[in-house]
Amino acid sequence: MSILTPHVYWAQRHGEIYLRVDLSDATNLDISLQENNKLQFRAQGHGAKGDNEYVFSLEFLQPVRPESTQRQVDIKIKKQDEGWWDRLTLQEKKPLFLAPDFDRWLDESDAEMELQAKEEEKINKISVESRVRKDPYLGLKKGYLFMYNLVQFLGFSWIFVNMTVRLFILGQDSFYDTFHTTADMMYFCQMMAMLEVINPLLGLVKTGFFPAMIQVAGRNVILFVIFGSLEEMQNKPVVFFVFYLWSTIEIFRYPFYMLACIDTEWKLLTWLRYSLWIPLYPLGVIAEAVVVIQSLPIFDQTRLFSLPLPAVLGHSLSFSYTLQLYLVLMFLGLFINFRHLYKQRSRRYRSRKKKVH
Ligand SMILES: CCCCCCCCCCCCC[C@@H](O)CC(=O)SCCNC(=O)CCNC(=O)[C@H](O)C(C)(C)COP(=O)(O)OP(=O)(O)OC[C@H]1O[C@@H](n2cnc3c(N)ncnc32)[C@H](O)[C@@H]1OP(=O)(O)O
Repeated sequence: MSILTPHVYWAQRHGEIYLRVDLSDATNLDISLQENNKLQFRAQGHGAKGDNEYVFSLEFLQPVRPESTQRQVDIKIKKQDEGWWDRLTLQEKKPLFLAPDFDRWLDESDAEMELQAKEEEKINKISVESRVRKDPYLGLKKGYLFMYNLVQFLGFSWIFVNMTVRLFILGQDSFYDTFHTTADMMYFCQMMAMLEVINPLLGLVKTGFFPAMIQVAGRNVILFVIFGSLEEMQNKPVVFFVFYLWSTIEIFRYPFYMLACIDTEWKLLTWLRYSLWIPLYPLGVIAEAVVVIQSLPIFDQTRLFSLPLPAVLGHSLSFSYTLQLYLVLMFLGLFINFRHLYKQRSRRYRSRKKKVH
């Protein structure tokens, strides 16, 4: 048996060298990495010249680590320092038996991209793992939010469809009994909506507490304090406009949240959720302001919720004064929430643009 040199194919990454020795049925493998960065290979096997003993040695261009691994005749050598080598060996002239391993070959930039992809995968894995580890109730929370949004969506859809159908059938006459046909459902949805103030406090959603509180408190004043307590207000056409504006946004907002709970997004729905408020919010505040203004003389006449005063100051202080102060607060609330919604919209579209590039 004569001693021959096998064909050796090589490729590199920033951290490793891959050597593939073209030998089958290799036995008596003796591979050693010496102090001087020299790899000695000796084995018996079937190569280009049939069954023989094959030997080669390579002195690497730069230092490699001693813990380099070898699996059969696929050898993986760890580079001591990460980096790209111009060639494999210290000697400039390539040994005749050595050739690039094109199955594994990557040029420097491709290898860098592979490295980055691996890093990103590692980071993603860690963040997913830590999220799962950090929040064992994530599924429960999402389930609760999904159900909450579904119930609200169904409630507001019922109101919206009911009002639309009645508008088509009865025309303007439908304005006058909106309250009697939809108030029960609106009460239910608005009572449920109190959870929207509690959810951010419990850390279930990223909503700011203050914008949610303004939203819920504002609607509560209109629905429970004015419509709920003054029968005279219940058959006014303004009820129609207030309920229609409220439900128009909600039939898009709640399904948007439902999809968010299952990590899904429909672009059109997202756009509607983050755009419809631009005309609807000011219109809603104007309609609510009309409600407040129309209720002032009724509160003055009925003295409902009026504040008893000592005899020297008069009989009592009408609730209409509180509502006049509330009118001012409403426009402050409009300003705060308009700004909040504008920020939410910009954040949503800014972060989506970043993801695309
Ligand atoms: C200083 C004065 C105090 C006195 C108070 C009294 C004054 C009151 C005056 C107020 C006037 C109110 C007028 C109003 O009633 C008129 C109308 O409503 S007209 C109709 C149009 N209206 C609207 O468009 C408003 C609709 N409402 C809202 O948008 C919200 O209620 C609001 C709190 C204003 C904003 O919502 P939010 O802050 O939650 O923004 P996002 O939707 O972007 O959500 C942020 C992230 O949280 C996730 N999230 C939120 N809720 C849920 C949920 N239920 N389920 C699942 N996930 C949820 C959402 O997905 C976002 O996550 P990410 O950032 O990851 O996308």
